[in-house]
Amino acid sequence: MHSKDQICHDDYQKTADWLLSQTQHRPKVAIICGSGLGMLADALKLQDSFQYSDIPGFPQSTVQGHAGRLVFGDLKGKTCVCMQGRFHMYEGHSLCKVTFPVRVFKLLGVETLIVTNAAGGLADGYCNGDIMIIRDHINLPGMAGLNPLNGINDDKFGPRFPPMSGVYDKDLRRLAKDICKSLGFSQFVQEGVYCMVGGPNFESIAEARFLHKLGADAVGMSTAPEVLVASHCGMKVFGLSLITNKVVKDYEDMERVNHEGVLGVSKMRSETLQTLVTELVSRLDINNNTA
Ligand SMILES: O=P(O)(O)O[C@@H]1C[C@H](O)[C@@H](CO)O1
Ligand code: HPA
Repeated sequence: MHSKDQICHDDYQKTADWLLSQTQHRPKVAIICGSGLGMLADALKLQDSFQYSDIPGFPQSTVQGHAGRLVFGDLKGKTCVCMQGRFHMYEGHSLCKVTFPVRVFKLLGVETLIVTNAAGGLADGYCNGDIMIIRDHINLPGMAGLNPLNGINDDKFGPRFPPMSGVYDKDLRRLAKDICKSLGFSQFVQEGVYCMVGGPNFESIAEARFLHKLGADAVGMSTAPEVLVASHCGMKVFGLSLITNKVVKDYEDMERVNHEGVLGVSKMRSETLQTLVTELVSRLDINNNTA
């Protein structure tokens, strides 16, 4: 380690080498599962799975609905690695720890990152259970200086000043929309802007109104740092938000959001999300590597 917070190339490499020594799978696709969406990983065939606590250098998951397991396997002929549980800033992890797995994936040979999350709906037309294809994000902690790329830049991963325009791959978004149409999902699929906040509290009404005015369609507590680091090291990115609750923007509205409700809606739609991701992965233009 360089300092308390900075992680050096060797640290990522050690974890990647350990994983490569434990599994024959050589994934080109990584999937990060959001709150209550971990069953996506159950669709993988020929699984090799590892508890985060057994993986050298890996952080630990502390949130209900995040199992803390890294699963390698085959999804419709494409080798994938899937995080059943991610790390959030509000758990007390530094952003380098939050994004640690993404750089490990890069060293494993991953080329495409698929992120999913549970999010609150801000856009007026959004309903609970809608799936939002992420077009772009607003990284509020990042804009305020909380950025996983802070510190000495590791040029082996990417440039000091990476662009953030066009990060959510246009072709993958188009493909996802085509798939949704053919599966009959279009009536509950949206495309919009995800805004990351630090959490762990949900938004006040004034904050919700502010985020809505900023142009955010959905709000959550993850994803942007992972996407930032993936894009920095040259990965293609695709993201989905499951709208698990309406974010209250009206002082007369007595509705209160809670994590149990978020997990309930995630559970209700997790199979649909799994179908969409599986179909998308099966249509990715990649060839598998072998060990
Ligand atoms: O990991 P994600 O972003 O899906 O988790 C969301 C945000 C909070 O961690 C939690 C709130 O219920 O769900
Ligand atoms: N706000 C922030 N994060 C969330 C929400 C929300 O309403 N729902 C699920 N994650």
